[in-house]
Amino acid sequence: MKKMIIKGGNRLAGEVTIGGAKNSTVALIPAAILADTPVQFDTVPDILDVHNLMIILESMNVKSTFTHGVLDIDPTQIVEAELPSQAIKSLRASYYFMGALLGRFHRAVVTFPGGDNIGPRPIDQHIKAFRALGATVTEENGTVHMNAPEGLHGARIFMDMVSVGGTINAILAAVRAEGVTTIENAAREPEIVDLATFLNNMGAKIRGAGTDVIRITGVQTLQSMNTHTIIPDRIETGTYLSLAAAMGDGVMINNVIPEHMEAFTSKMMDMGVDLQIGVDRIYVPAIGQLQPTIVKTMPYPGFATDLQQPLTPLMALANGQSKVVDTIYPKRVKHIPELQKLGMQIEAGDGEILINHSANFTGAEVQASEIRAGASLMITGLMADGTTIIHNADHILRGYDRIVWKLNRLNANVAIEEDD
Ligand SMILES: CC(=O)N[C@H]1[C@@H](OP(=O)(O)OP(=O)(O)OC[C@H]2O[C@@H](n3ccc(=O)[nH]c3=O)[C@H](O)[C@@H]2O)O[C@H](CO)[C@@H](O)[C@@H]1O
Ligand SMILES: C=C(OP(=O)(O)O)C(=O)O
Repeated sequence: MKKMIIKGGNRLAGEVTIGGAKNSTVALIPAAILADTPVQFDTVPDILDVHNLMIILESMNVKSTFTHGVLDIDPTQIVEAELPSQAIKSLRASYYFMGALLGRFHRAVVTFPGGDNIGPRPIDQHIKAFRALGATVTEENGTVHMNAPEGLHGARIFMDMVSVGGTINAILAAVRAEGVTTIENAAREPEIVDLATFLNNMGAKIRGAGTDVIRITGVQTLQSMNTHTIIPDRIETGTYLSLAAAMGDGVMINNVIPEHMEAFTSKMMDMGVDLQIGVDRIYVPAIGQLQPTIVKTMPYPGFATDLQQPLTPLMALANGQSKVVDTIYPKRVKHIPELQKLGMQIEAGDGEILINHSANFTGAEVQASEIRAGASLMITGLMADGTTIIHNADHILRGYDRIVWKLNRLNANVAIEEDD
């Protein structure tokens, strides 16, 4: 495990460029094994999840190389193999190999995924989709066995709740299945549209991605003709928007799709941050007095659960009490005791998080229990006097592209070291 060391208090200024979306990338890489040709992705974030997915690909004899943000994957010599359980458990999205392997080989054996420690994360909707498409699915000692000896066939799948992972896994399994699949009550996240764009450019027939009804007509082959450029990361963008407002004297955030940020940027503007939103970048000026606000997390286009913690340090600067209600992950509260150690007036109430005005933060030793808890600690550490040490910083590195380099270019003083 690694630790992040932050010498806080520096005012931030300059420019930062957002990388490709983690939650697109971690679906696109498993999707690549559905192709009958090599594939290439551009603006790939340099994050631990990508390196662990490359280890999983390697175990199936799928060669990949990653240089300067370009990831080449050659799935043409793929073989069925036991997947490395350590890499599978290191990230949530390894569950996409269930749908992708089912789509490719009509069978798969995958251990339960890891990912962030944010409360229960069942995958019953994924399994419901695989069964609807004709697979038998059994679970034994944390390993899922899937089998469709006659191949997969199109089906109508109604998702009981809006699930990003369930929707993506259903697409991956259905894209080469025989016949037409309809996914109803589908998730509408931009990362799902990105995946559909990649697959459609290879010959898939996916219609309606970005709405709550997705129709897929199965095709026999997928062949890549061009490089797929991954959409910018909405959550990385929100994290930099928050830290730029909290500690910045003028920060330009480049490579942004502002339409993906509306729930977040409108909340910041309500608080009193005078964001200047361009076509593909957002300027964050130095702030004045901030108003408190209320955040309720929702599926897209609502306020993302992954952004409630990154906004918390900014809420603590507001002139009054702010409130967070996380309807997606009500138990996503592990950041609270750690932020208290840094001096934040924050507490868990009845199904809600209350954040009161906090005048001063002081550096301390804290633990990042998950990626976005880590992001809120990182921002607060940048605001604090003295040194903050964030243990378990690997959680942050799972999803923040070249974070030390990007922060230090903004005049922060941040380092990553091996932890004892
Ligand atoms: C790799 C990736 O893209 N991760 C994102 C994805 O996670 P993930 O895809 O795991 O999250 P889901 O959208 O599936 O989860 C949404 C809600 O549905 C519940 N649920 C989900 C599936 C299921 O079969 N049964 C069930 O009950 C979950 O417990 C949760 O309460 O979306 C989350 C919600 O926006 C984000 O926080 C994660 O960053
Ligand atoms: C919860 C998250 O990620 P994952 O689903 O990969 O654990 C996140 O990115 O905030």
